[in-house]
Amino acid sequence: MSILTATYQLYGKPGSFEKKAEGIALGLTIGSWTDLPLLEQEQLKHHKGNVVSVKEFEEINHPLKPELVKAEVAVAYPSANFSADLPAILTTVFGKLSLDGEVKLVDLDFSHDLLSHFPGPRFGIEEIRNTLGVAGRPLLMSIFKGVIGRDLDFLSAQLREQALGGVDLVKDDEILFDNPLTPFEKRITTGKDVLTSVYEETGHRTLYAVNLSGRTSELRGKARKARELGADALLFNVHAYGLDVLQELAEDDEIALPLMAHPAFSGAFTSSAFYGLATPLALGKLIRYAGADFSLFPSPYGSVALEKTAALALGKELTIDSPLKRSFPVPSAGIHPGLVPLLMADYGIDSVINAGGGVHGHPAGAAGGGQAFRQAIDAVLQGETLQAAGKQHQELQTALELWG
Ligand SMILES: CSCCC(=O)C(=O)COP(=O)(O)O
Ligand SMILES: [Mg+2]
Repeated sequence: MSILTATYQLYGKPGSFEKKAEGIALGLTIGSWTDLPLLEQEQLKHHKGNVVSVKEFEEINHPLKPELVKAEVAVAYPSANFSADLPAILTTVFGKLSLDGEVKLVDLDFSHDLLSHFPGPRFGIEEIRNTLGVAGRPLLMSIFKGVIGRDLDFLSAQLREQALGGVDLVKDDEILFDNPLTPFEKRITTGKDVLTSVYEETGHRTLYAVNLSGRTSELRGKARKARELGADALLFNVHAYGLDVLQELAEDDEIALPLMAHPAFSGAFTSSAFYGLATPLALGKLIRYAGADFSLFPSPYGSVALEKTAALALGKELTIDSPLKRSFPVPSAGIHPGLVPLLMADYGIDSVINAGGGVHGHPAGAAGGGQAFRQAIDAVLQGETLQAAGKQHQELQTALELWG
């Protein structure tokens, strides 16, 4: 029988956690707040959750209630209790419980059997590298900025500049939705024309991830149309829609496009130290299981920063050995060329360096901004300091003077 083990963080009085864990195991499976006299032994055996471990951290006190200590408890749930989909799984392990005081879902461990119901990325790191023809370095992505209220000519000019800077990918900003000035389908066809012409001029290939947006019922049709029109990839605000919607898109053979998961809205349920889901689970493991080829998240360094241990654990979830393909970690937000050595030290070459302001804010424009990033990446690969490389490359030098 396949099993799903959930690990929770709790605070409580020392010695109280066995009982709490047993309460969770029973309450989320066969139990209730009152005794159920008609429960049968057979039902108990096949459907009851079981406490797997209780770890009490005597030395870690609650920051506001020092009489309480931290604990992590693991509970195993029989898969007979739920269908093999994320809505059923999340409701089982953290449905009512998520509303019940200070409890945080830290991790989910899927048995091999259960994991086989999840697609993982359709392309993964290797196939995306093959499409781009890029090996041995992190990919570089830039983000359209200031496009709201502007027309397709503006979008085309901005895309061309970004591609000329040598970026591998350009994505829509997550706040650009379908609109009369730059409609979804036109963005795809116009973007394709621009990127084809830059490729013909320079031999450099850039892919464009268009924001798939709108009502949930429209998404499949729009994504299939995007493929027909020759889209390269889809950006998706997965946390506003739900993980299962991402999975549906990933599994659809008539879509079959790389999917880029944006972290928008996830802070609402990951940021608290006491509630919600742990970031590596929400933006790492589950995003990979549901089928994203790229997961964007705040790096530990930029304008919106994640705590470093969580940011590193997140990257690991996306790339650790598994029957599923690997997803690209995309540490983002406030990234400039001076941060490239830190990002490469943290995430290695199998990652994407992603910047909006750090590309467009360059005094030499987006083309200069992209080049500065590429020069920083090359410097790190050659074991050079950015300062030394800046002496050889004006674009990098300018970026370092501006942002450090
Ligand atoms: C964690 S946000 C993901 C990246 C993103 O969408 C963005 O707009 C970042 O822009 P920036 O100018 O901060 O690079
Ligand atoms: Mg953005």
